Amino acid sequence: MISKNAKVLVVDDDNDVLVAVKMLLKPEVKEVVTEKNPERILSILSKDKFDVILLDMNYKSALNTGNEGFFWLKKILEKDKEAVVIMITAYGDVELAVRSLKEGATDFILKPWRNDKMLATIADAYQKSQNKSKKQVSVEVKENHAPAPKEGFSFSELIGNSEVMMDVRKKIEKVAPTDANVLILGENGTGKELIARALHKFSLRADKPFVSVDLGSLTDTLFESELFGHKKGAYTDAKEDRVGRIETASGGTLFLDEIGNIAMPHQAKLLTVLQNRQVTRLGTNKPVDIDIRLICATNMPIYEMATQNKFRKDLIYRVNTVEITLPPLRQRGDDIIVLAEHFAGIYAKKYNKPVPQFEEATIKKLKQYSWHGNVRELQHAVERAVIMAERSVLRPDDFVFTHFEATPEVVSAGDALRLDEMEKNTILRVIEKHQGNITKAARELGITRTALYRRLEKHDI
Ligand SMILES: Nc1ncnc2c1ncn2[C@@H]1O[C@H](COP(=O)(O)OP(=O)(O)OP(=O)(O)O)[C@@H](O)[C@H]1O
Repeated sequence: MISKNAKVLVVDDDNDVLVAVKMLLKPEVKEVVTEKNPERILSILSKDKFDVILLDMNYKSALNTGNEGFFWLKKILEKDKEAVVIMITAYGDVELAVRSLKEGATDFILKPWRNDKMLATIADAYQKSQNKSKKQVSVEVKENHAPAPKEGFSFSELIGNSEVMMDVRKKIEKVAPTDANVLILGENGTGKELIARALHKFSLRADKPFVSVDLGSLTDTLFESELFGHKKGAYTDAKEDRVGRIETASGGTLFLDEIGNIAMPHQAKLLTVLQNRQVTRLGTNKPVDIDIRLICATNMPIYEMATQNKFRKDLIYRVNTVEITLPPLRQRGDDIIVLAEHFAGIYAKKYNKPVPQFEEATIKKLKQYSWHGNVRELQHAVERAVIMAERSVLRPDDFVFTHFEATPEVVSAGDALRLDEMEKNTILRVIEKHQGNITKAARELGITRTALYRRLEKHDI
């Protein structure tokens, strides 16, 4: 249900689209105004107010820059920064649509659309417009406009109920069916590859190949032949023709892991391939067209690297249409326990043992530990505990950590001094990294801002 009070403006130069949307929306809303000519948007908006604006991305008649929708979105938001705009876009223009979300559009709809999905998206957008106007005018208007239920998203391998994981799931649901390039950021073992696979699994390319390349493990000499392929004899070790990984991924998804680790000259070559959407095998001069959805991941601070000219900015812009950041496990609260129980179930089955319980003290220990190896480290720790445990209740001693374990009860006075110093140095380093931004530093350290301020005071920083 949208709302019988809703007023919707639809702008598209395709008459068929206007007619179809009008027929669909008329019984659902108060008023639908359609407009073929985007040049008229601003004059329409100066006479009338709309709860939701549906805006096409491309207009045949206008200057063909490929992103007129983007231009008009800006104009609309300049006029009314609270305007709720849904972009209508063809499948191939998805990257632009996703970028428009960054620029302030509320949502987008892909052409051809499913009517139920279109109605649900408009209902959501209408709800947003009401929340925005409620914020502006403090008059309480009670209305029955519950958002329409959306299709459920289930990805049972992706465990975690923390707010961030919920957000990640929502993002996957939204972005997966598009062809938008995705950049996944996060420390080692936070689940970047798992997310990349989820994006592929829920994309329109799901039955095509998912090709994963660990760029960090490629030597300089292997980089090009592995990615671009080669012709027999192209260089000494090229004993036969080889299809590169990019070509193998054509039609499907290419996952480039550890993109932060590639050398500058290779960055330039990769950028050329991505820009031209063509790849040329070494030893040939015949470019081959490629059709890939690109997902990249890194644990490196590539934005910082770009400011130091260690990573190409233009390559970042090419790969980061949508960004998903996975926070470290230590910042995901109870997810640690949910994941530990999940892995305990898996390994109990694998090793033919009863599914173990976790003692309270064990839960406390797991939650306190820093998990620098993130989910991967937790997974291995639980596997080891399940194998080694003598009973079906896991006790703190069943978990032996390889990393430095900050358990205040067991440190001696000398250790405590060292700990203090390490804490101070870590805080200074992280604050410096974030150029004094306390919110960002606190987030990275896995503590609240207040807790960080307390520590600043304690260390006289
Ligand atoms: N949310 C999660 N739910 C269940 N399993 C997870 C989750 N996140 C990560 N894992 C598991 O943890 C392990 C590490 O995940 P993954 O390889 O995706 O991490 P990564 O960030 O790509 O690591 P790296 O940076 O080292 O390449 C995998 O076995 C993965 O299945």
